[in-house]
Amino acid sequence: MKKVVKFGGSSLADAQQFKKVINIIKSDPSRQFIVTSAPGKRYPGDIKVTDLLITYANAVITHKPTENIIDQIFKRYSQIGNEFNVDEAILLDIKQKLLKLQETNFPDNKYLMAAFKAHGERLNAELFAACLNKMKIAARFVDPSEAGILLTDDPDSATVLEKTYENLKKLQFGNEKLVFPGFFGFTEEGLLVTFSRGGSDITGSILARGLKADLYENFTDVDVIYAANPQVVDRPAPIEKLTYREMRELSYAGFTVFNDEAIIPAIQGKIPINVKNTNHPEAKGTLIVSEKGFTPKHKVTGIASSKRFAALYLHRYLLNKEVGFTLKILQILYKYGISYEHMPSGIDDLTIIFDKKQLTDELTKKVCADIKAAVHPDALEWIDDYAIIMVVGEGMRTKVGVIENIIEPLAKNKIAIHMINQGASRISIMIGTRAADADNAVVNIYNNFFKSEAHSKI
Ligand SMILES: Nc1ncnc2c1ncn2[C@@H]1O[C@H](COP(=O)(O)OP(=O)(O)O)[C@@H](O)[C@H]1O
Ligand SMILES: N[C@@H](CC(=O)OP(=O)(O)O)C(=O)O
Repeated sequence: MKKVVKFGGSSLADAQQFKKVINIIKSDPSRQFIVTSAPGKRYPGDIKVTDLLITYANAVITHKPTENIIDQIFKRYSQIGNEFNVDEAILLDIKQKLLKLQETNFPDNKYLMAAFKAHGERLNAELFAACLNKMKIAARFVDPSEAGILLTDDPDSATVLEKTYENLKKLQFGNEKLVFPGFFGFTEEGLLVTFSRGGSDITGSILARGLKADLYENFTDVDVIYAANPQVVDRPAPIEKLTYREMRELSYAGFTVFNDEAIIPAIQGKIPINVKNTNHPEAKGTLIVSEKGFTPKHKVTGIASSKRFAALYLHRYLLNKEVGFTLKILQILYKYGISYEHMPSGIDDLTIIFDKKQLTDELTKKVCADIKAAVHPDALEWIDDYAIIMVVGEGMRTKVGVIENIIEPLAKNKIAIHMINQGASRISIMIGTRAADADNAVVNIYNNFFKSEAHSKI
């Protein structure tokens, strides 16, 4: 049995969490390949080290003082290191690396930002390997360059190149634990780039495929994946098993517990994923697999929502007759390097939904002005507070009436629906609402499907 185990920021936030993680590793010898995130929040309101590093990078870019922020970051590591009595040289090295960052030249600020952010995981992986050694567990840090993790040249949203899997086959190791930093890799030209935020999950999945693991264990701070975000719905039902397809749709639409892109290498390598709790490792967690092996009890498996979207609504009579209308719009998006998420359309109407991450106010204005000039719409509206709700379940394939169960509670609660997309994926229904209505919509849809269920604890 060979396992890749990833520990998220909440699992490695301080020395106490490090100890729990070490016990988890000690309790199962097949947990040989370890992926670490940067130290996360220790308590609500705390700041993740990745965010501290972003502050540090911005201070360097804007020529502001950096001493305080470096101290704040270093303290996060030194507090852990001191608790484990790691050699002074290890902590000195961490301090040196943090200081050196501001003196390093980068091709531009995007690569600078990537390198700063990546230090969160790099330094944590080095420190974690040192702590394992201190506990007499043979372990070593493995840099993504040694593992051959090759990524596309997108400094803050890279994707993996196939060559990575060939490289991973050649990785040399013995019986020692290998500690890989999550979240980053290198381009073929040797530039450091990161995945999008939450991307350490992706590193774990890539390693699980490349190293042909039997299981990818993803340790976080919840016992299971729930049928709705527990920050939105009170004590939602636990999910014992999810299919890859369900998880991909749910994490895309707001189940941040597992990164949506991280599913893909696991699917390709047919690696089951087990999401588990570092604070309660004896709980079975949630298993993500290709087939559930049983008929789902519910019509839906989960309901997710995300407020990270914006939408452009266009109206023009006889849109359906006009050749090249969408082409002109897509050319404008291409010119500005913007991708769109969804494009539902009617006979005279078109809505284009965007992920706001890639937009600025200035860019939005330019895009709207160019589209107005190119296609002369009768109406153009920019909706900046757009949310997508995704109701997902393999059980939908065989059951009728799901759409009624979604629309009815929304209508009853006077929640306006801006868009419905059913059919593109046979296991999900996508609803567009205003961001302010999203949480309320999830609670009402959830209650309609699950309210009669007893909330068993796994
Ligand atoms: N459906 C869901 N089930 C469980 N947790 C969820 C769900 N949707 C969102 N979450 C949130 O995801 C969090 C865990 O993800 P994250 O903070 O990225 O953890 P980590 O620090 O391990 O990377 C949980 O604490 C929970 O608030
Ligand atoms: N530390 C990075 C990458 C990551 O995956 O973190 P976490 O495992 O804490 O979600 C981030 O905050 O985005």
